[in-house]
Amino acid sequence: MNNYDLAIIGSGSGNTILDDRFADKRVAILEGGTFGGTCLNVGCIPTKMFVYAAEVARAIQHASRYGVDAHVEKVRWSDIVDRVFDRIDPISAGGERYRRDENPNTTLFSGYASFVGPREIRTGTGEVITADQVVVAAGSRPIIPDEVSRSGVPYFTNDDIMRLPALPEHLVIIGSGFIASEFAHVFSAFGSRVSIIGRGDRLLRDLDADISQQFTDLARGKWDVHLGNRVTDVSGGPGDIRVTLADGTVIAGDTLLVATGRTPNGDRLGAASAGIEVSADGRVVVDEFQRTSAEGVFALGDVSSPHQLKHVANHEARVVQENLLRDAWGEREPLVRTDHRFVPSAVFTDPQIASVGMTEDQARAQGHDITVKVQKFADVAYGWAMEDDEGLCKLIAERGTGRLLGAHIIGAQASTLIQPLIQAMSFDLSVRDMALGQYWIHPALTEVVENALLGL
Ligand SMILES: Cc1cc2nc3c(=O)[nH]c(=O)nc-3n(C[C@H](O)[C@H](O)[C@H](O)COP(=O)(O)OP(=O)(O)OC[C@H]3O[C@@H](n4cnc5c(N)ncnc54)[C@H](O)[C@@H]3O)c2cc1C
Ligand SMILES: NC(=O)c1ccc[n+]([C@@H]2O[C@H](COP(=O)([O-])OP(=O)(O)OC[C@H]3O[C@@H](n4cnc5c(N)ncnc54)[C@H](O)[C@@H]3O)[C@@H](O)[C@H]2O)c1
Repeated sequence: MNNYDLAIIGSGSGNTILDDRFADKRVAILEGGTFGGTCLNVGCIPTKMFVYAAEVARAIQHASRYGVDAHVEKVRWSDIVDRVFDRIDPISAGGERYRRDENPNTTLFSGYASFVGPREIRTGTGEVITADQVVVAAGSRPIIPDEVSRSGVPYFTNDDIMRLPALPEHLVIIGSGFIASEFAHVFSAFGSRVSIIGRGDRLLRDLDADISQQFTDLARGKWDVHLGNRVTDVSGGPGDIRVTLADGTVIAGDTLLVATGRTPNGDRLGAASAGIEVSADGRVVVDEFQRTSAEGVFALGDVSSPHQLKHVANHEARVVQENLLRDAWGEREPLVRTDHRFVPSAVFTDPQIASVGMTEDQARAQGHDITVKVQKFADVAYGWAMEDDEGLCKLIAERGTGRLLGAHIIGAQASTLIQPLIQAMSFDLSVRDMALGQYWIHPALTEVVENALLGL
């Protein structure tokens, strides 16, 4: 049986571990799907390339407000798809070629791996290997509700919706979270009619209530939104989909997108045979050093993390990278710890949304004595110039300490505007120091953050 110094299951964030310090190690990389993982192939990167094109279309659709008459003559869907994947597919293929043919210390096994014993892995390509250390970076997969899977009706997920042969006339989306909100924006900007179905009373309901309410109100003006309702039946066939809701509403469309969450792949790894604990929801259990319950085995990213986000997977990969090079199960040297204190996220929908820290409800539930400021984009010079009537910056701080507990922004460039607030929370900068201890460029949109801080 072939033994390796290190085996890495999953070529997404797992593939980033191997820097020069691993050059003298024999490494096995095991990848069952497309090389490069979710973010590159079917996640962050292609979706944002579609989002960028959608923003161009939206800017044109709203141009007349500013005295610039323009219209979208045609959306060349197949050219949009080609622009995205003609750039992405070669990156995946090049990464795979490098690991397979050009990197002498790595062996790539292109199959779905599973453990058959402690650090003993069936490669899915007809071999069993052992490794001194193992990294499980096997990601997550879409959850498909029973009503959809048992219907036999064709549906799409993020895995294939971006390669549709033609733009849908009417896209029906089940789910109301990140993926639903981003694709609703993309397809509606390109001219598809969009229906979106959620169980809760707001879209993106895990976000701060004011932000998700604002998003839901705006969405109702653009999309056909069905909330507080359950899917009871899915019927029809290719190009003719009918989704029936608990209240009897029937939504008919030509294309169905399922975006009802993603489940970690921990249930598909034969983890028990390797002594790796997996939680009831399929997550590989790790400690603050990314160690699993099995000696020599680390895990990172969607398969084990409470946050299914690429910047979190990257951070955890850096922690694993360091700890692989230390005596991780001995007591001889300190290990690097994962920092999940202030994990931000952004939804690249319309308008953009970004968040870090606690929502107002969470802060109150945890008993903090808080002060809250909601600042409209329209109240600062650049927002006024844009005639913005959508954007809000909501900050939550603790009285007494002046510490920021949460920041939530909906509006243009929210994912960029939030960064100084993430920095302040991460480095424990008080609201007062942050507001008054630096210049804020006038009349930049960042003044909405400055004014919100001053307001606190
Ligand atoms: C549509 C979409 C958009 C997203 N947009 C963003 C965004 O804008 N920003 C953001 O921060 N996050 C975003 N995410 C989340 C982000 O993509 C993930 O959090 C991140 O890619 C997880 O990385 P990972 O390395 O844990 O898993 P992955 O990148 O999924 O890698 C896991 C790999 O393991 C392989 N694998 C699984 N099981 C096995 C096995 N048994 N044997 C061998 N190989 C196996 C898989 O094929 C896969 O290639 C998005 C996700 C989706 C779905
Ligand atoms: N911009 C980003 O960072 C980004 C973009 C896309 C995805 N992601 C990551 O991927 C993860 C998965 O995305 P997602 O949108 O699938 O999950 P999500 O958890 O964001 O949203 C899933 C939604 O589907 C709803 N739902 C579940 N079952 C349902 C059912 N049977 N009928 C109707 N609604 C149902 C849930 O209530 C929830 O609102 C996200 O949590 C996020 O971490 C990140």
